[in-house]
Amino acid sequence: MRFTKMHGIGNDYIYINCFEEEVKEPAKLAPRMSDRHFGIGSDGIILILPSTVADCKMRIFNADGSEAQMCGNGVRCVAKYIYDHNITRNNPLTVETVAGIKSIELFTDNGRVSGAKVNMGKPRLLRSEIPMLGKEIKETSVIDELLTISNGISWRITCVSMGNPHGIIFVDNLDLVNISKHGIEIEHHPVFPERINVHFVQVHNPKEVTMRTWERGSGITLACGTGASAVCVAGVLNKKTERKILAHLPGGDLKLEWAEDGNVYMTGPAAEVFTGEWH
Ligand SMILES: N[C@H](CCC[C@H](N)C(=O)O)C(=O)O
Repeated sequence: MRFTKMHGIGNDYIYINCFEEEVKEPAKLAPRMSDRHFGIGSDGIILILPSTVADCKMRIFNADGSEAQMCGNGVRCVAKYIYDHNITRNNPLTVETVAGIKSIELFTDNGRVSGAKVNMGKPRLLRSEIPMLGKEIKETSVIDELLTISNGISWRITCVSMGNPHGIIFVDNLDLVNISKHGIEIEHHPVFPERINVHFVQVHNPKEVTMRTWERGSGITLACGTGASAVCVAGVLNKKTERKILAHLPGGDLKLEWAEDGNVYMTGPAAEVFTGEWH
């Protein structure tokens, strides 16, 4: 089976063109392909499929085989793939995802896509939409709430769904956070019935942040597009940042805007690295 290796600022996935290939059990295939020693190595796999309502359909499976609703860095690469490989020449184009149809504006360089601006849709803020358990009298959002881990450590967390769940924690100094230790504890906290992606954020000024991510189902990644979108929303909700920010992630930068129309727009690069044959 042929595959294409792509990344969005270092958040790397294996892309399979299911206009030409058939993948029977992606949840089992993802961990095998994603293994960085016994497989190809990636943060997961992404299937590119025909769609009756958009230019294509995307399904994303994390490195542990769990399927996610959406992938920001991934959808920029899907857009690049279907444009560069002539599945469509629309610009903007649309990608059907579990989190809804996304509209994507392409930036090209000598006729090939170098980056994209994605309408990530509207954030969901209600506790039940994250989803997050917890007693509450009425449906409320989760802003700057105390989350206590079983070992007694507690964090102030803001939760935002971009179709997939995100927990955002603002810290004064990212260098002091042990993300491997705390990320997994928060990901698997019983209050999150579908687990959660975890982002630690240092705010430099109202227009600029640095973030580090522990992803649900993949662990530490170099970037998270849905996560950066959620960070943009959380910054506004906590009155720490403006609606338009620059986010520095370990793998590179993303521009985010929670626009007045209620949608979050994410702008960033997309790269194709190599193609191969999986036996
Ligand atoms: N681990 C995520 C899916 C990948 C999202 C991320 N890689 C992005 O760029 O948005 C989840 O389980 O919700």
